[in-house]
Amino acid sequence: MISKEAIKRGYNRGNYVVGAHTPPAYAATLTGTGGEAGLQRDPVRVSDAQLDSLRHVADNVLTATGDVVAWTRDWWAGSMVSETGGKPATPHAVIVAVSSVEQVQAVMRIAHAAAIPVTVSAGRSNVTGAALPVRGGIVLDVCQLNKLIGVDRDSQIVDVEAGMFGDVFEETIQKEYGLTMGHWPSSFGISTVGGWAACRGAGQLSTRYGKIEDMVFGMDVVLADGSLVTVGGYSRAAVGPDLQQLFIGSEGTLGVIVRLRLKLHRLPDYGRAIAYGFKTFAIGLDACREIMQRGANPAALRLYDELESGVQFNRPDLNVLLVADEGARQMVDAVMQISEGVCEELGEKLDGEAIFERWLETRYLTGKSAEGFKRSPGFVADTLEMSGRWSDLSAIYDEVVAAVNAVPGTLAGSAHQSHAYVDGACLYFSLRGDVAVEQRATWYRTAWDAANAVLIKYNAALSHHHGVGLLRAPYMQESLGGAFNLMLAVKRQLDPQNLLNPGKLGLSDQRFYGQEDR
Ligand SMILES: Cc1cc2nc3c(=O)[nH]c(=O)nc-3n(C[C@H](O)[C@H](O)[C@H](O)COP(=O)(O)OP(=O)(O)OC[C@H]3O[C@@H](n4cnc5c(N)ncnc54)[C@H](O)[C@@H]3O)c2cc1C
Repeated sequence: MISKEAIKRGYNRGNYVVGAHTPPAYAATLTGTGGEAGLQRDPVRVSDAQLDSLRHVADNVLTATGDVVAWTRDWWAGSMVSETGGKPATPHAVIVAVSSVEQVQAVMRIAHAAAIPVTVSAGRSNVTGAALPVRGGIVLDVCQLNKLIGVDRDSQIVDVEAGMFGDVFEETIQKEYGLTMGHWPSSFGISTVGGWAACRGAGQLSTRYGKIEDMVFGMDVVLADGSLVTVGGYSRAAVGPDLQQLFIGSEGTLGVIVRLRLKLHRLPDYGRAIAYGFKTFAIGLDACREIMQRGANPAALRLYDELESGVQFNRPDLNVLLVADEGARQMVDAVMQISEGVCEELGEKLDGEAIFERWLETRYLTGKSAEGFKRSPGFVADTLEMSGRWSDLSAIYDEVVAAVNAVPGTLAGSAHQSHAYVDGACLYFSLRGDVAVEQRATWYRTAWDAANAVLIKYNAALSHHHGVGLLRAPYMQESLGGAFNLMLAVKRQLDPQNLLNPGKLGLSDQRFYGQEDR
């Protein structure tokens, strides 16, 4: 029912590009593509001879600066600050568009032979700078690698190419097969299935259907040398470590995901929702924990702090919790009964239908975190999603909001709890600042530094589902500690020339790991 509504109501009220990148709103106000690069260092140039080879194997190769600026634009606030400050983020690269697995392999072989960096690019809806070609070279656009190969109806597994956009994918499997994947990121219309896996994403109904790492059955991946490997492909296996998980969240640094086998569910007709209000965010968190630990797993369990409850539901006096579920009637009713039992003990019953309806209507509008704030040239808005243990979450909420609010220029920090587990949950913070235009980058980094210092103190995960990209790169080593060296070792083994998306996940952007040239 909730899954059906997503397709019925459409993404961002239909205001987006279907089947290709949708630019963020600020792009419409940009004039010209000149100016020095804001987020590139010593970009690697692709020679005329190499371009000829690429044209020979690819569908399309774009080299004009204007095209490269437009085709590398993403949804990261850091890119927005650079671009609206007169510096295009990454103007030096070539865009290579492909539509088959063989073409991906051919491009990788050319890149491998000539040591050209390759950054995979799909929906470019990432909010971390993950798909920016910071060392130039090739931007490998996989958006036309987008066929639905088929569905194994008995096993409820779909075989799909990586570049298919989420809205087209869900609409097809809902309408043609009566199934859903249940993966509903707030960006589902502007992101691809391969991008979901590459960024280790999570959708709004993850408590019922799982996160992307639970949904991938198997994958085909092209490695840095152009070879093709298949990983996964079993309901479960005890044949050594799960190599598929290596690529889920690798953000294009270990290989190009070209095809995915994804698990599906029967499309539910039945759904229910309830809503309660709590005097404090901490009490609301207790209610979420209790619901999960009593064994209920409602598809959506979302708790908004007072500021967000005011903006979203016109209840600035309360911390509003929405509990919504879909599926078999007996199962949903049992989940609702458990949830109601918990909430009656701790909070005040609200008009669940009205709150549910407001959420259904607004959940796929882009730029929601900035709602309710007056825009000015110095306004910056961003979101930070993390996860921590229940025992720490209330303190993390207080300390992150306080740390961000203490940064000069901050308008407000706020949060909602968006994904819950038996052991902990994701808090999704919104940060908004308004400073002098030339101070935006400083405010932005200072606010992120302040928030991340709290997360590292509590050994919380720096990101729950948006990933790392450039945004979180500076904090990765400190956050992962000794485990960071493991990641480094895997990267060096799989990609010894550092071709694949250099400079992301906190990994080096240097060519050949230390030598700038050979
Ligand atoms: C308004 C908005 C709401 C959002 N809400 C959510 C949300 O609810 N949940 C969530 O998880 N995310 C969310 N995001 C973040 C973003 O949509 C996801 O990270 C998404 O999975 C990125 O997919 P994409 O196709 O746009 O990838 P891109 O942005 O093009 O690429 C992202 C990264 O993945 C790599 N990559 C992409 N495709 C491949 C591939 N085939 N093989 C290897 N590497 C690849 C790129 O190199 C890059 O490093 C949101 C973003 C926006 C703008």
